[in-house]
Amino acid sequence: MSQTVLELNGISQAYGSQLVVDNLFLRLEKGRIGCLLGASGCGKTTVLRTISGFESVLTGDIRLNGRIVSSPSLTLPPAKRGIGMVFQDYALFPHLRIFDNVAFGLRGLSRAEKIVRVHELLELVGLKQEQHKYPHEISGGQQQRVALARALAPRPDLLLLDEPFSNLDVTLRERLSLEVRDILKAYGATALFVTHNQQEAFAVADEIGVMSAGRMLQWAGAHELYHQPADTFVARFVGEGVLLPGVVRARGEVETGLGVLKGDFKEDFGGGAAVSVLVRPEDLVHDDDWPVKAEVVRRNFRGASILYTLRLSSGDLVQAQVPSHCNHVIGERIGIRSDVRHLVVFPRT
Ligand SMILES: Nc1ncnc2c1ncn2[C@@H]1O[C@H](COP(=O)(O)OP(=O)(O)OP(=O)(O)O)[C@@H](O)[C@H]1O
Repeated sequence: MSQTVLELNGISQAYGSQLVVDNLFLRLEKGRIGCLLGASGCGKTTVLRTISGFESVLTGDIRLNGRIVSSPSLTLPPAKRGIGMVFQDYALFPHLRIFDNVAFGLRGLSRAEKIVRVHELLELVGLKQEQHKYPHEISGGQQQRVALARALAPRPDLLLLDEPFSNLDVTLRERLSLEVRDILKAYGATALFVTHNQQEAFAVADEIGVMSAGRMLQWAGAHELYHQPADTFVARFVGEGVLLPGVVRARGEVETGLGVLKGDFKEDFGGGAAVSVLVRPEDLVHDDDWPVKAEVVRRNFRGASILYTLRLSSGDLVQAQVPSHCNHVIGERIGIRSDVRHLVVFPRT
């Protein structure tokens, strides 16, 4: 049976009169990796600081393994929470060797036990060979893996990671984020990390919470967030594509600039209702035999594919992801066919 490690029940937090976390709920099961995803300033770090006990809550409570650690009348000190932290700047001790950095938080163990534990962790993050080096003698990616090993060493119930990859270059970021996921899974850790980078969230997390202005808009797996966004903010924030204006013709049918799109959608809009339909770039297929033509207004070459921004004859813009051997110039008219598998429809405001 699954066991809930972390629960946030309607927590709020403010700096002065500015509410930065607003009635936030979240539940993370043992062994799962969660992620808070949102633009800068939406309150992600404040939520982490509140979970770790550096901030208190104004409303609601935080439970770790069922025990209340924060409520308006209680803030258990950080050291008593059994939480490990990894920061974006690694925060390694520059004057300690890698071995001693990892051993730092291990209390109550004999020297022999410490050696076994540190070696186990360094093995896990693939850095046993580097144990005698100092932090400045290893790369940024390696330093972040040491920070991870150090945080895991005392066997925390929960690991919190604050923008753990943001100091690394793009290629390393991508590789390390996958490596970190493998390490956390191999260890069976329960972890919550924050990022503003959705590719990172997709690569690492089992569940992602999209935040805006201190609120949690949706908490779901990457597939669900992408294909069934809860509202237009999440639809725009996660992934690419457009919200195409349309009018409901009948149940499951919407008239748009791409023609009539058909498919089930949850909401029961009446005929004639003005709606927005989410159209992702992969929902459109380049097909010059198709009668619907659109004008190329922008192109973004991505190597394997080109993301075209196209103007329909209705004047609406859509985006299409097309294999990059289909090379078209701005101003050209190309055929596009919609291959929308399921309709995501919102009331148009
Ligand atoms: N110590 C503080 N005192 C006053 N206001 C603060 C403090 N820390 C953060 N804030 C404000 O609270 C809001 C949320 O900040 P927070 O750092 O939690 O956001 P974030 O989503 O983590 O942003 P980033 O991705 O830029 O780190 C912001 O408007 C920020 O300016």
